[in-house]
Amino acid sequence: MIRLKGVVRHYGPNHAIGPIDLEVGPGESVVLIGPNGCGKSTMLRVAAGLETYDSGSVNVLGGEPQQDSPDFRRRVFVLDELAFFPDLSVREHLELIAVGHGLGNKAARRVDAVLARCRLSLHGDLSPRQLSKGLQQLLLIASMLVPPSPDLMILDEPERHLDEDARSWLGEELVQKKLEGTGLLVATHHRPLVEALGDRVVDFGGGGPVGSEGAE
Ligand SMILES: Nc1ncnc2c1ncn2[C@@H]1O[C@H](COP(=O)(O)OP(=O)(O)OP(=O)(O)O)[C@@H](O)[C@H]1O
Repeated sequence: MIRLKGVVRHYGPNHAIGPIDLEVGPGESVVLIGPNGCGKSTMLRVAAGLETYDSGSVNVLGGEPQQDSPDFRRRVFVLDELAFFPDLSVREHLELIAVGHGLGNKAARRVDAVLARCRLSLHGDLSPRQLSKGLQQLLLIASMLVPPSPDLMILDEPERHLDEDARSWLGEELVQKKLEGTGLLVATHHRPLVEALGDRVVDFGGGGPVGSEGAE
């Protein structure tokens, strides 16, 4: 699903990542760990097609990642920063996603179920900007859970701002996605999530994995 070979990214004169080789298959997870600034987010953004790279090759679902392709965006869920429409409520955002993924008249029921699972039922009528940071993160996770399972999920610190209960629930949700065949590429600082997910753990500490997938 994802195959990176010899990928290198610089910002101006500064080396950010690589060279990196990495593969994620269906139902597999690869977890990126390492200290702040070691290149995890850059790696994810390159794999998602949100960032260019200087050398090497990036193949996602059979070709270069294509953020301008609706089909690619439907098949590859990318969890990054929250972006929202100021005039739409939490519920309306999720309904938009549900309808966009073809759920039609099942959209409202699906959104209700996900709001409940993400502990957002009492916040459905608020604007996302009125949510706490943790609840905003739960809205991002809700937007991941509303559509049918994608082929691939690329998640940058999905545990960010969540309390312990929500983190542990998130781990269970992600394991479930794997069981449904979704490939996961995840950067995290949360050790229990590494343990819950870690088919393969790539440690970016010390400059990142050079030409390998790092330690198991
Ligand atoms: N847009 C940018 N312009 C210049 N340098 C950048 C840019 N984005 C990231 N960098 C640099 O690239 C390096 C890797 O950053 P990156 O955000 O990938 O790290 P990270 O491992 O995700 O860190 P964290 O754990 O803090 O999220 C850092 O030195 C960072 O300052």
